[in-house]
Amino acid sequence: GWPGLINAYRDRIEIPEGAEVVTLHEGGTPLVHARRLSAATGSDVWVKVEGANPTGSFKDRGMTVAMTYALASGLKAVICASTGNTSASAAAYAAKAGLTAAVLVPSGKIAMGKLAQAVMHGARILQIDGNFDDCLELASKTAAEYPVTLVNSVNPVRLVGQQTAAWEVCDVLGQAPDVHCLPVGNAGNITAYWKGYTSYDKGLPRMFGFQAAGAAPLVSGQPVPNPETIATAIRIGSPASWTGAVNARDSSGGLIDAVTDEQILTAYRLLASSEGIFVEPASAASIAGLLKTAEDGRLPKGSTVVCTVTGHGLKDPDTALLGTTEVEPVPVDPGAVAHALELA
Ligand SMILES: Cc1ncc(COP(=O)(O)O)c(/C=C/C(=O)C(=O)O)c1O
Repeated sequence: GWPGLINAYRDRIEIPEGAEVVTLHEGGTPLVHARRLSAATGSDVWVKVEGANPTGSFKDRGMTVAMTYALASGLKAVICASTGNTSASAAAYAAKAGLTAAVLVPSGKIAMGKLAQAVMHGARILQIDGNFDDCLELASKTAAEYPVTLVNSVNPVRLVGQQTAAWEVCDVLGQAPDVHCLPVGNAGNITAYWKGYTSYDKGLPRMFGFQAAGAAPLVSGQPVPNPETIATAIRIGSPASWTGAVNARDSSGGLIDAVTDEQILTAYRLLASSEGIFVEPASAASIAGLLKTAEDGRLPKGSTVVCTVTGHGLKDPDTALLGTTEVEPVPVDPGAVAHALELA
């Protein structure tokens, strides 16, 4: 079966001499053709489903490498700041490695599924009285002063792992797509994809990154002090990989634009109901951006497009159930069922 990323790309991913590989067999995720999105946009649209990773997000790609290095370093603990998915992944991979994970999350702004993961994997969870950016600064300072390894994407080995998604896209399509859409928060992933495409010899896409309108420092050109969006995973005002994102955008002749929460929720629902792919809201920014740029002509007709959707919808059940109402139970009677389903 699929051996996980380090073993699948042994000749391309460097790990410490003799290091034990820490893996949950991440990677090798589906690249699903999206028939309805293709018709709606006049392009050939493929969806890279990163929710299929072991902890339900793309973070596992970087965490297998970061945790392999952490274990080899001899330190017994790792630390990260997170809007939720990095902490879920760090908790799982630390458990696998037998290390202790400390995770700093912004108070009150973490999706339930992600918190459940960190709890169950036994992480030490600190809710910080601040936002993600405060958490990241705190984690970085703590790792600088105490014997714990920082496993946020400011740690370059995270991006070494994350670049593998671009290689998988090229391996399946046979070449790079014309355009690659993805959500952008702390901007590690857009940086890693560009690193992946430029280190492979299968061509280069234009990188189309999308931020939530209330958390779009890379669009306004300056940090956002109080970022706000329903897409809590990308509720980030000061991206750690700012220069990497700008380089990916400019070197690829791509763009980084903003999509509103309304556009994100519309895309979130459309993807699930018309393509069968359930993602968390931040991931749908990629699809919202696809629709926006197809509509305004920035996405050329007939393009081959890959949209990365970064986290499984089960991460955030509360948002999925927004607006649904309690309904009366139906009697145990086929006629009642037929009536309720408007079959009769
Ligand atoms: C579902 C989902 N989609 C997109 C992003 C943005 O990726 P980057 O632009 O590389 O940050 C995140 C990021 C999450 C964290 O930053 C964290 O978990 O701390 C995410 O969880």
